[in-house]
Amino acid sequence: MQSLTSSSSGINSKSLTRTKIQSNRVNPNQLVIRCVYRFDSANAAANTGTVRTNGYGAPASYNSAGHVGASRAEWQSSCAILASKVVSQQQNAEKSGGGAGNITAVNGHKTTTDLDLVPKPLTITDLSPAPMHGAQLRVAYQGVPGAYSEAAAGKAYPKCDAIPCDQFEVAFQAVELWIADRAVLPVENSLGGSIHRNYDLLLRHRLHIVGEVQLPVHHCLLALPGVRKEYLTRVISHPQALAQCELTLTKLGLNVAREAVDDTAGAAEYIASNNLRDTAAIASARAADLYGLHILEQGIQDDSSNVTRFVMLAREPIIPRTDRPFKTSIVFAHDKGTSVLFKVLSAFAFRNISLTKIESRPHRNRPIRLVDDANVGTAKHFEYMFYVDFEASMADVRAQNALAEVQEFTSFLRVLGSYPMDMTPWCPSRED
Ligand SMILES: O=C(O)C(=O)C[C@]1(C(=O)O)C=C[C@@H](O)C=C1
Repeated sequence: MQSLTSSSSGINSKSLTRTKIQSNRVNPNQLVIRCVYRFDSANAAANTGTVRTNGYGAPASYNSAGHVGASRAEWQSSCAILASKVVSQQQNAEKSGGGAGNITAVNGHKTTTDLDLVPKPLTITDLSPAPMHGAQLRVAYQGVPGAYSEAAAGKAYPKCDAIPCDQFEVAFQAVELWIADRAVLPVENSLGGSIHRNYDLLLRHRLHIVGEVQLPVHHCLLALPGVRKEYLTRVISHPQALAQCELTLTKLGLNVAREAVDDTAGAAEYIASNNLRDTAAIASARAADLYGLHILEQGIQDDSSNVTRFVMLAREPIIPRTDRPFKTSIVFAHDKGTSVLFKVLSAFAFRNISLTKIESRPHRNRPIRLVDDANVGTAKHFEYMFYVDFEASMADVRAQNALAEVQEFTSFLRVLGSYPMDMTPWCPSRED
Protein backbone atom coordinates (compact mmCIF):
# COMPACT_ATOMS: atom_id res chain seq x y z
CA MET A 1 0.00 0.00 0.00
CA GLN A 2 1.37 3.36 -0.93
CA SER A 3 0.60 6.44 1.04
CA LEU A 4 -0.11 9.86 -0.36
CA THR A 5 2.37 12.59 0.50
CA SER A 6 2.66 16.22 -0.35
CA SER A 7 6.41 16.13 -0.69
CA SER A 8 7.49 17.85 -3.83
CA SER A 9 10.56 15.70 -4.24
CA GLY A 10 8.63 13.04 -6.10
CA ILE A 11 7.33 9.61 -5.20
CA ASN A 12 9.06 7.81 -2.36
CA SER A 13 8.67 4.15 -1.59
CA LYS A 14 5.77 4.61 0.83
CA SER A 15 4.24 7.65 -0.63
CA LEU A 16 2.30 9.10 -3.43
CA THR A 17 3.35 12.70 -3.90
CA ARG A 18 1.24 15.75 -4.61
CA THR A 19 2.61 15.53 -8.13
CA LYS A 20 1.24 12.04 -8.34
CA ILE A 21 -2.08 13.22 -7.00
CA GLN A 22 -2.37 15.73 -9.78
CA SER A 23 -1.62 13.19 -12.45
CA ASN A 24 -4.55 11.07 -11.26
CA ARG A 25 -7.28 13.45 -12.21
CA VAL A 26 -11.02 13.06 -12.32
CA ASN A 27 -12.40 10.04 -14.04
CA PRO A 28 -13.91 11.46 -17.19
CA ASN A 29 -16.72 8.88 -17.19
CA GLN A 30 -18.26 10.44 -14.11
CA LEU A 31 -19.94 13.25 -15.96
CA VAL A 32 -20.86 11.56 -19.19
CA ILE A 33 -24.64 11.73 -19.17
CA ARG A 34 -26.13 14.60 -17.31
CA CYS A 35 -29.86 14.51 -17.91
CA VAL A 36 -30.99 10.92 -17.91
CA TYR A 37 -33.31 11.75 -15.01
CA ARG A 38 -34.85 15.00 -14.10
CA PHE A 39 -33.40 15.84 -10.72
CA ASP A 40 -35.80 17.63 -8.46
CA SER A 41 -33.61 19.98 -6.55
CA ALA A 42 -36.41 21.06 -4.23
CA ASN A 43 -37.05 17.50 -3.10
CA ALA A 44 -33.48 16.41 -3.08
CA ALA A 45 -32.54 19.51 -1.08
CA ALA A 46 -28.89 18.74 -0.80
CA ASN A 47 -28.87 20.63 2.41
CA THR A 48 -25.30 21.64 2.74
CA GLY A 49 -23.63 24.54 1.11
CA THR A 50 -22.67 28.10 1.54
CA VAL A 51 -25.21 30.54 2.77
CA ARG A 52 -23.09 33.59 2.22
CA THR A 53 -19.43 34.03 1.71
CA ASN A 54 -16.84 36.57 2.61
CA GLY A 55 -14.06 35.32 0.48
CA TYR A 56 -14.04 31.71 1.62
CA GLY A 57 -16.54 29.96 -0.47
CA ALA A 58 -18.75 29.42 -3.41
CA PRO A 59 -21.89 31.42 -4.17
CA ALA A 60 -24.91 31.04 -1.95
CA SER A 61 -26.94 27.89 -2.34
CA TYR A 62 -29.68 28.71 0.16
CA ASN A 63 -32.70 30.51 -1.13
CA SER A 64 -34.10 33.66 0.38
CA ALA A 65 -36.55 31.80 2.61
CA GLY A 66 -33.64 30.21 4.38
CA HIS A 67 -34.35 26.85 2.75
CA VAL A 68 -31.77 25.04 0.85
CA GLY A 69 -31.77 24.49 -2.87
CA ALA A 70 -29.22 22.35 -4.69
CA SER A 71 -26.64 24.34 -6.61
CA ARG A 72 -26.02 23.64 -10.27
CA ALA A 73 -22.86 21.71 -9.39
CA GLU A 74 -24.74 19.57 -6.88
CA TRP A 75 -27.50 18.97 -9.38
CA GLN A 76 -25.03 17.97 -12.07
CA SER A 77 -23.13 15.57 -9.91
CA SER A 78 -26.30 13.98 -8.61
CA CYS A 79 -27.39 13.51 -12.22
CA ALA A 80 -24.01 12.00 -12.94
CA ILE A 81 -24.38 9.51 -10.11
CA LEU A 82 -27.83 8.54 -11.29
CA ALA A 83 -26.65 8.39 -14.86
CA SER A 84 -23.70 6.21 -14.00
CA LYS A 85 -26.06 3.86 -12.15
CA VAL A 86 -28.18 3.54 -15.26
CA VAL A 87 -25.13 3.01 -17.46
CA SER A 88 -23.82 0.40 -15.07
CA GLN A 89 -27.14 -1.44 -15.03
CA GLN A 90 -27.15 -1.45 -18.80
CA GLN A 91 -23.57 -2.72 -18.86
CA ASN A 92 -24.40 -5.46 -16.36
CA ALA A 93 -27.32 -6.49 -18.47
CA GLU A 94 -25.11 -6.68 -21.54
CA LYS A 95 -22.37 -8.59 -19.68
CA SER A 96 -24.76 -11.21 -18.37
CA GLY A 97 -26.18 -11.89 -21.77
CA GLY A 98 -29.26 -9.80 -21.30
CA GLY A 99 -29.11 -8.79 -24.92
CA ALA A 100 -31.72 -9.19 -27.61
CA GLY A 101 -32.43 -12.80 -26.62
CA ASN A 102 -33.73 -11.92 -23.15
CA ILE A 103 -35.43 -8.69 -23.93
CA THR A 104 -38.84 -8.64 -25.51
CA ALA A 105 -41.07 -5.75 -26.42
CA VAL A 106 -44.36 -5.46 -24.55
CA ASN A 107 -46.70 -2.64 -25.50
CA GLY A 108 -43.85 -0.89 -27.13
CA HIS A 109 -41.71 -1.00 -23.94
CA LYS A 110 -38.66 -3.19 -23.55
CA THR A 111 -38.95 -5.76 -20.82
CA THR A 112 -36.70 -8.56 -19.59
CA THR A 113 -37.34 -12.14 -18.54
CA ASP A 114 -34.66 -12.16 -15.80
CA LEU A 115 -35.64 -10.25 -12.64
CA ASP A 116 -32.01 -9.44 -11.88
CA LEU A 117 -31.86 -7.48 -15.09
CA VAL A 118 -34.89 -5.37 -14.31
CA PRO A 119 -33.67 -1.89 -13.52
CA LYS A 120 -34.19 -1.28 -9.80
CA PRO A 121 -36.13 1.78 -8.72
CA LEU A 122 -33.93 4.52 -7.44
CA THR A 123 -33.89 4.85 -3.69
CA ILE A 124 -32.83 7.66 -1.41
CA THR A 125 -29.42 6.04 -1.05
CA ASP A 126 -28.80 6.44 -4.77
CA LEU A 127 -28.69 10.13 -4.14
CA SER A 128 -25.92 9.74 -1.61
CA PRO A 129 -22.33 10.06 -2.76
CA ALA A 130 -21.35 6.71 -4.22
CA PRO A 131 -18.09 5.20 -5.39
CA MET A 132 -17.56 4.19 -8.98
CA HIS A 133 -19.75 1.20 -9.71
CA GLY A 134 -18.10 -2.08 -8.90
CA ALA A 135 -15.15 -0.36 -7.26
CA GLN A 136 -14.32 -0.59 -3.59
CA LEU A 137 -14.79 2.62 -1.66
CA ARG A 138 -11.41 4.32 -1.39
CA VAL A 139 -10.94 6.13 1.89
CA ALA A 140 -8.03 8.49 2.50
CA TYR A 141 -6.63 8.90 6.01
CA GLN A 142 -3.59 10.60 7.50
CA GLY A 143 -0.87 8.28 8.75
CA VAL A 144 0.50 4.87 7.90
CA PRO A 145 -1.13 1.46 8.37
CA GLY A 146 -1.73 0.81 12.06
CA ALA A 147 -2.72 4.45 12.71
CA TYR A 148 -5.98 5.02 14.58
CA SER A 149 -7.24 6.91 11.58
CA GLU A 150 -6.96 3.70 9.55
CA ALA A 151 -9.07 1.94 12.21
CA ALA A 152 -11.58 4.80 12.02
CA ALA A 153 -11.76 4.41 8.22
CA GLY A 154 -12.46 0.69 8.76
CA LYS A 155 -15.16 1.44 11.32
CA ALA A 156 -16.81 3.99 9.05
CA TYR A 157 -16.59 1.89 5.88
CA PRO A 158 -15.92 -1.75 6.84
CA LYS A 159 -14.89 -3.04 3.41
CA CYS A 160 -13.08 0.04 2.20
CA ASP A 161 -9.71 0.34 0.57
CA ALA A 162 -7.91 2.59 3.07
CA ILE A 163 -5.39 4.95 1.46
CA PRO A 164 -2.67 6.30 3.77
CA CYS A 165 -1.66 9.94 3.29
CA ASP A 166 1.25 11.71 4.92
CA GLN A 167 -0.69 14.88 5.76
CA PHE A 168 -4.27 15.89 6.43
CA GLU A 169 -4.07 18.29 3.51
CA VAL A 170 -3.21 15.42 1.18
CA ALA A 171 -6.24 13.44 2.35
CA PHE A 172 -8.47 16.41 1.44
CA GLN A 173 -6.84 16.69 -1.96
CA ALA A 174 -7.11 12.97 -2.61
CA VAL A 175 -10.90 13.28 -2.38
CA GLU A 176 -11.06 16.52 -4.34
CA LEU A 177 -9.08 14.95 -7.17
CA TRP A 178 -11.12 11.72 -7.19
CA ILE A 179 -8.21 9.54 -6.06
CA ALA A 180 -10.28 8.70 -3.00
CA ASP A 181 -14.05 8.66 -2.48
CA ARG A 182 -13.91 9.74 1.15
CA ALA A 183 -11.49 11.10 3.73
CA VAL A 184 -11.70 10.17 7.40
CA LEU A 185 -10.11 12.76 9.67
CA PRO A 186 -9.84 13.19 13.45
CA VAL A 187 -11.41 16.39 14.75
CA GLU A 188 -11.37 15.98 18.52
CA ASN A 189 -10.32 13.70 21.32
CA SER A 190 -11.96 13.38 24.72
CA LEU A 191 -8.63 14.03 26.50
CA GLY A 192 -6.48 15.94 24.03
CA GLY A 193 -9.18 18.27 22.68
CA SER A 194 -9.61 19.58 19.16
CA ILE A 195 -7.37 18.83 16.21
CA HIS A 196 -7.26 22.44 15.05
CA ARG A 197 -5.54 21.78 11.80
CA ASN A 198 -8.56 19.89 10.52
CA TYR A 199 -10.96 22.67 11.48
CA ASP A 200 -8.88 25.08 9.42
CA LEU A 201 -8.75 22.66 6.50
CA LEU A 202 -12.51 22.08 6.58
CA LEU A 203 -12.93 25.77 5.91
CA ARG A 204 -10.25 26.00 3.25
CA HIS A 205 -11.54 23.04 1.25
CA ARG A 206 -14.97 22.48 -0.25
CA LEU A 207 -15.66 18.95 0.99
CA HIS A 208 -18.81 18.02 2.91
CA ILE A 209 -19.06 16.16 6.20
CA VAL A 210 -21.13 13.05 5.48
CA GLY A 211 -20.69 11.12 8.73
CA GLU A 212 -18.87 10.76 12.01
CA VAL A 213 -17.29 7.88 13.93
CA GLN A 214 -16.16 7.81 17.51
CA LEU A 215 -13.27 5.46 18.05
CA PRO A 216 -12.13 4.25 21.48
CA VAL A 217 -8.38 4.84 21.51
CA HIS A 218 -6.39 2.32 23.50
CA HIS A 219 -2.72 3.30 23.54
CA CYS A 220 0.21 0.93 24.07
CA LEU A 221 3.87 1.62 24.80
CA LEU A 222 5.87 -0.20 22.13
CA ALA A 223 9.58 -0.98 21.79
CA LEU A 224 11.88 -3.38 19.98
CA PRO A 225 11.92 -6.93 21.34
CA GLY A 226 14.22 -7.19 24.38
CA VAL A 227 14.09 -3.47 25.19
CA ARG A 228 13.06 -2.69 28.79
CA LYS A 229 11.56 0.48 30.17
CA GLU A 230 14.79 1.29 32.02
CA TYR A 231 16.69 1.54 28.69
CA LEU A 232 14.44 4.24 27.31
CA THR A 233 15.64 7.80 26.81
CA ARG A 234 12.68 9.02 24.73
CA VAL A 235 9.09 8.34 23.78
CA ILE A 236 7.82 9.35 20.36
CA SER A 237 4.30 9.63 19.01
CA HIS A 238 1.65 11.87 17.52
CA PRO A 239 1.28 14.99 19.72
CA GLN A 240 -2.31 14.02 20.52
CA ALA A 241 -1.22 10.57 21.71
CA LEU A 242 1.57 12.08 23.84
CA ALA A 243 -0.96 14.46 25.40
CA GLN A 244 -3.42 11.63 26.04
CA CYS A 245 -0.79 9.60 27.94
CA GLU A 246 1.09 12.38 29.74
CA LEU A 247 0.12 11.50 33.32
CA THR A 248 0.51 7.75 32.84
CA LEU A 249 4.01 8.13 31.38
CA THR A 250 5.02 10.06 34.48
CA LYS A 251 3.38 7.46 36.75
CA LEU A 252 5.37 4.75 34.96
CA GLY A 253 8.55 6.64 35.88
CA LEU A 254 9.19 7.53 32.25
CA ASN A 255 10.56 11.01 32.75
CA VAL A 256 12.23 10.85 29.39
CA ALA A 257 12.16 13.16 26.37
CA ARG A 258 8.89 13.24 24.43
CA GLU A 259 9.10 13.82 20.71
CA ALA A 260 6.24 14.49 18.34
CA VAL A 261 5.99 12.73 14.99
CA ASP A 262 3.31 12.70 12.29
CA ASP A 263 1.31 9.70 13.50
CA THR A 264 1.37 6.96 16.10
CA ALA A 265 1.98 4.05 13.74
CA GLY A 266 4.65 6.09 11.93
CA ALA A 267 6.46 6.32 15.28
CA ALA A 268 6.40 2.52 15.60
CA GLU A 269 7.62 2.10 12.04
CA TYR A 270 10.44 4.60 12.64
CA ILE A 271 11.71 2.69 15.67
CA ALA A 272 11.62 -0.60 13.79
CA SER A 273 13.27 0.66 10.62
CA ASN A 274 16.05 2.48 12.52
CA ASN A 275 16.53 -0.26 15.11
CA LEU A 276 16.23 2.26 17.94
CA ARG A 277 16.76 0.50 21.26
CA ASP A 278 16.48 3.60 23.44
CA THR A 279 13.13 4.78 22.08
CA ALA A 280 9.53 3.70 22.63
CA ALA A 281 6.43 4.62 20.63
CA ILE A 282 2.89 5.26 21.78
CA ALA A 283 0.71 3.49 19.24
CA SER A 284 -1.90 0.77 18.75
CA ALA A 285 -1.50 -2.97 19.34
CA ARG A 286 -1.99 -3.37 15.59
CA ALA A 287 1.04 -1.13 14.97
CA ALA A 288 3.09 -3.43 17.25
CA ASP A 289 2.03 -6.39 15.11
CA LEU A 290 2.70 -4.64 11.82
CA TYR A 291 6.16 -3.33 12.71
CA GLY A 292 7.41 -6.20 14.90
CA LEU A 293 7.49 -4.31 18.21
CA HIS A 294 6.69 -5.59 21.69
CA ILE A 295 4.05 -4.14 23.95
CA LEU A 296 5.71 -2.86 27.16
CA GLU A 297 2.48 -1.44 28.61
CA GLN A 298 -1.15 -1.48 27.50
CA GLY A 299 -3.93 1.02 28.06
CA ILE A 300 -1.59 3.90 28.91
CA GLN A 301 -4.10 6.66 28.01
CA ASP A 302 -4.86 8.83 31.04
CA ASP A 303 -8.55 7.93 30.89
CA SER A 304 -9.77 4.44 30.06
CA SER A 305 -12.68 5.83 28.04
CA ASN A 306 -10.43 7.76 25.69
CA VAL A 307 -12.31 8.44 22.46
CA THR A 308 -11.40 10.25 19.26
CA ARG A 309 -14.12 11.63 17.01
CA PHE A 310 -13.51 11.44 13.28
CA VAL A 311 -15.54 12.94 10.46
CA MET A 312 -16.01 11.45 7.03
CA LEU A 313 -15.73 13.84 4.10
CA ALA A 314 -17.01 13.54 0.55
CA ARG A 315 -17.24 15.67 -2.56
CA GLU A 316 -21.03 15.70 -2.33
CA PRO A 317 -23.30 16.18 0.66
CA ILE A 318 -25.73 13.48 1.72
CA ILE A 319 -29.46 14.03 1.81
CA PRO A 320 -30.36 14.86 5.42
CA ARG A 321 -33.07 12.74 7.01
CA THR A 322 -35.26 12.92 10.08
CA ASP A 323 -35.80 9.20 10.74
CA ARG A 324 -32.61 8.85 12.80
CA PRO A 325 -30.45 11.16 14.93
CA PHE A 326 -28.54 13.63 12.82
CA LYS A 327 -25.93 16.23 13.62
CA THR A 328 -25.20 19.35 11.62
CA SER A 329 -21.87 21.20 11.60
CA ILE A 330 -21.67 24.86 10.69
CA VAL A 331 -18.99 27.55 10.68
CA PHE A 332 -19.73 31.25 10.92
CA ALA A 333 -18.13 34.63 11.47
CA HIS A 334 -19.55 38.03 12.27
CA ASP A 335 -18.17 41.51 12.11
CA LYS A 336 -19.59 42.90 15.32
CA GLY A 337 -17.35 41.26 17.87
CA THR A 338 -18.16 38.40 20.19
CA SER A 339 -21.31 40.12 21.52
CA VAL A 340 -23.18 38.52 18.62
CA LEU A 341 -22.21 35.04 19.76
CA PHE A 342 -24.94 34.95 22.40
CA LYS A 343 -27.61 35.86 19.83
CA VAL A 344 -26.41 33.20 17.44
CA LEU A 345 -26.40 30.50 20.08
CA SER A 346 -29.81 31.50 21.37
CA ALA A 347 -31.26 30.76 17.90
CA PHE A 348 -30.62 27.11 18.76
CA ALA A 349 -31.56 27.32 22.45
CA PHE A 350 -35.01 28.80 21.66
CA ARG A 351 -35.74 25.83 19.43
CA ASN A 352 -34.50 23.25 21.91
CA ILE A 353 -31.66 22.25 19.64
CA SER A 354 -28.70 20.99 21.66
CA LEU A 355 -25.24 22.11 20.75
CA THR A 356 -22.62 19.37 21.05
CA LYS A 357 -19.49 21.37 20.29
CA ILE A 358 -18.26 24.93 19.91
CA GLU A 359 -14.79 25.69 18.63
CA SER A 360 -13.21 28.99 17.70
CA ARG A 361 -10.32 29.53 15.34
CA PRO A 362 -8.56 32.70 14.23
CA HIS A 363 -10.32 34.54 11.41
CA ARG A 364 -7.43 34.24 8.97
CA ASN A 365 -8.82 36.83 6.53
CA ARG A 366 -9.32 39.46 9.20
CA PRO A 367 -7.54 38.38 12.40
CA ILE A 368 -7.66 41.72 14.27
CA ARG A 369 -10.41 44.34 14.70
CA LEU A 370 -9.30 47.74 15.90
CA VAL A 371 -11.67 49.82 18.00
CA ASP A 372 -10.54 53.39 18.57
CA ASP A 373 -11.52 55.25 21.66
CA ALA A 374 -10.31 58.84 21.46
CA ASN A 375 -9.98 59.09 25.23
CA VAL A 376 -8.34 55.79 26.06
CA GLY A 377 -6.56 54.45 22.99
CA THR A 378 -7.09 51.56 20.57
CA ALA A 379 -8.49 48.19 21.56
CA LYS A 380 -7.21 45.27 19.48
CA HIS A 381 -9.85 42.54 19.35
CA PHE A 382 -9.06 39.12 17.92
CA GLU A 383 -11.57 37.93 15.33
CA TYR A 384 -12.75 34.34 15.18
CA MET A 385 -14.39 31.73 13.03
CA PHE A 386 -16.85 29.79 15.16
CA TYR A 387 -17.55 26.13 14.51
CA VAL A 388 -20.73 24.74 16.00
CA ASP A 389 -22.14 21.21 15.93
CA PHE A 390 -25.81 20.83 16.81
CA GLU A 391 -28.11 17.88 17.21
CA ALA A 392 -30.61 18.27 14.38
CA SER A 393 -30.87 17.41 10.73
CA MET A 394 -31.01 20.07 8.05
CA ALA A 395 -34.23 18.35 6.97
CA ASP A 396 -35.70 19.46 10.30
CA VAL A 397 -37.61 22.74 10.02
CA ARG A 398 -36.27 23.82 13.44
CA ALA A 399 -32.72 23.65 12.08
CA GLN A 400 -33.66 25.52 8.91
CA ASN A 401 -35.32 28.28 10.93
CA ALA A 402 -32.42 28.47 13.37
CA LEU A 403 -30.00 28.92 10.49
CA ALA A 404 -32.19 31.54 8.86
CA GLU A 405 -31.97 33.45 12.14
CA VAL A 406 -28.23 32.88 12.50
CA GLN A 407 -27.84 34.31 9.04
CA GLU A 408 -29.27 37.60 10.32
CA PHE A 409 -26.40 38.04 12.76
CA THR A 410 -23.47 36.70 10.78
CA SER A 411 -21.34 37.96 7.94
CA PHE A 412 -20.40 34.45 6.86
CA LEU A 413 -22.17 31.14 7.35
CA ARG A 414 -21.46 27.76 5.84
CA VAL A 415 -23.02 24.39 6.54
CA LEU A 416 -20.15 21.90 6.64
CA GLY A 417 -22.48 18.92 6.66
CA SER A 418 -25.61 17.31 8.05
CA TYR A 419 -24.97 13.66 8.83
CA PRO A 420 -26.03 10.70 10.98
CA MET A 421 -24.71 10.71 14.54
CA ASP A 422 -22.50 7.81 15.58
CA MET A 423 -24.87 5.85 17.83
CA THR A 424 -22.80 2.64 18.14
CA PRO A 425 -22.93 1.05 21.60
CA TRP A 426 -20.41 2.35 24.09
CA CYS A 427 -17.46 -0.03 24.48
CA PRO A 428 -14.48 2.11 25.48
CA SER A 429 -12.24 -0.78 26.56
CA ARG A 430 -12.18 -2.28 23.07
CA GLU A 431 -8.72 -2.30 21.52
CA ASP A 432 -8.26 -0.61 18.16
O1 LIG B 1 -1.60 9.02 14.78
C1 LIG B 1 -2.62 8.36 14.61
O2 LIG B 1 -2.65 7.13 14.75
C2 LIG B 1 -3.82 9.03 14.19
O3 LIG B 1 -4.68 8.43 13.62
C3 LIG B 1 -4.00 10.48 14.56
C4 LIG B 1 -4.68 10.69 15.91
C5 LIG B 1 -5.07 12.18 16.08
O4 LIG B 1 -4.81 13.00 15.23
O5 LIG B 1 -5.66 12.49 17.12
C6 LIG B 1 -5.92 9.92 15.97
C7 LIG B 1 -6.36 9.35 17.09
C8 LIG B 1 -5.64 9.50 18.37
O6 LIG B 1 -6.30 10.54 19.04
C9 LIG B 1 -4.23 9.91 18.18
C10 LIG B 1 -3.79 10.38 17.02
